[in-house]
Amino acid sequence: MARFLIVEARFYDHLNDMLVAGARAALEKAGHEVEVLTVPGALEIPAAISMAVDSQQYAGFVAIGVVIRGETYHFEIVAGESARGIMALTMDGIPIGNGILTTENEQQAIVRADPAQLDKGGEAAKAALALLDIQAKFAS
Ligand SMILES: Nc1c(NC[C@H](O)[C@H](O)[C@H](O)CO)[nH]c(=O)[nH]c1=O
Ligand SMILES: CC(=O)[C@@H](O)COP(=O)(O)O
Repeated sequence: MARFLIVEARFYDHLNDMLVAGARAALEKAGHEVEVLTVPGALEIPAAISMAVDSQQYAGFVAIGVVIRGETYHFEIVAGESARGIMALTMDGIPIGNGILTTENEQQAIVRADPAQLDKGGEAAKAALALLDIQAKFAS
């Protein structure tokens, strides 16, 4: 059993509740412990994961959030830079699954957040589990 940290950017409560539930279910089904840390927005997720890595308490991480396009260029910044920060951390060998939805509207987000539909939170957790397995394979 390992300990995973779900780092959620809680911008839309009803969507995050579904994403976190899906991620938690996948991790607990695999026999792992789960802790949840909430940050203001997706741009804070990479830094929070980086800080948590330094604590050496967690085997892997799942990033959870929802970025829905508005009127300005800010969508591109939040969506792109949160993904870039997470990718930089994974390239350092940190098992992270990216469950940050980047959608044009709320309906697209609902379909992807719902564990009974596309379950992107669960899919992100499974990606983190896969990276943990790969890490173990090459460490042995
Ligand atoms: N518009 C969304 C944001 N924006 C906030 C940023 O993520 C960040 O917290 C702020 O710029 C302060 O650094 N965050 C989301 O997660 N989702 C959005 O739709
Ligand atoms: C993704 C966003 O930043 C968005 O929620 C903000 O909306 P706007 O671009 O209209 O300020």
